[in-house]
Amino acid sequence: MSNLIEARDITVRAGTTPALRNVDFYIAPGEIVTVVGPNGSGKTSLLRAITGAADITSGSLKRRDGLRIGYVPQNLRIDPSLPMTAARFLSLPKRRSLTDIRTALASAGAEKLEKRQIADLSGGQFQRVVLARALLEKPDLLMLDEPTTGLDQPGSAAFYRRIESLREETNCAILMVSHELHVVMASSDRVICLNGHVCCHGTPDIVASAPEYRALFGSGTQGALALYRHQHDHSHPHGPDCNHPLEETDNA
Ligand SMILES: Nc1ncnc2c1ncn2[C@@H]1O[C@H](COP(=O)(O)OP(=O)(O)OP(=O)(O)O)[C@@H](O)[C@H]1O
Repeated sequence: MSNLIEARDITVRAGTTPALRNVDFYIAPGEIVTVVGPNGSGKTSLLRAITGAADITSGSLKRRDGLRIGYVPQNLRIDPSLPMTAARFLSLPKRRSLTDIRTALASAGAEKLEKRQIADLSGGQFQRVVLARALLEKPDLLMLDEPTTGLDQPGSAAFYRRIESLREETNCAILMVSHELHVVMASSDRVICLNGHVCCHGTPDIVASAPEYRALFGSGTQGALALYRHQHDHSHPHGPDCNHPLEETDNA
């Protein structure tokens, strides 16, 4: 199989109820795919289904043989009373060589943080260390769940630039959840909008210019707010339904 991940008609369970239904999804080597959608729409559940942490109750999800995944989870928190350097954090739970640790920290732009205490790092510095931890796996697929939450605008922009250069350097595919639509539109190859199912998908150009998308999410950065506010119930009295893919594509 040439794709890294191929999901066909999957239902994903979170707790006792389905968080996602009838999802077709793929990710090809080296592409940047962003998942958008309102709170509770199943974005994290999709990422967890891919790592195997969430139950898939119907349909099929295939991973390419030997696929290596690096995962930057949402809101990872470390007990601040725990003394731990960045290097030590990278060596848990699996012991790593200092060479590997340094290479990963350098790739994440965190080379100067090796000996710093985790509890003393700023939000942006900590995110780079968490990114370095994900890079230790030398991933074919790097997944990031709202990685810039809590970062200011320049910090967030710098983080996404780093992600783009990582893709260029290593050609790993990137799957990320983001609410920052201006970033999504600028740097993604494809965008997938979830709302308990695949609400719409396509290249950023197609999605951004689609009347369905504009009617739902607005245009420009205001769309990010609209995403949060959008209550999807499959009837859109003020706009078209977004229950259909925006492009007739090859979901293979
Ligand atoms: N452990 C759980 N037990 C029960 N329900 C859960 C659990 N985890 C998630 N859910 C529910 O599954 C649905 C999807 O959650 P998920 O975290 O995937 O959404 P999300 O799009 O990532 O949300 P957010 O933008 O708020 O991070 C939500 O309704 C959520 O309440």
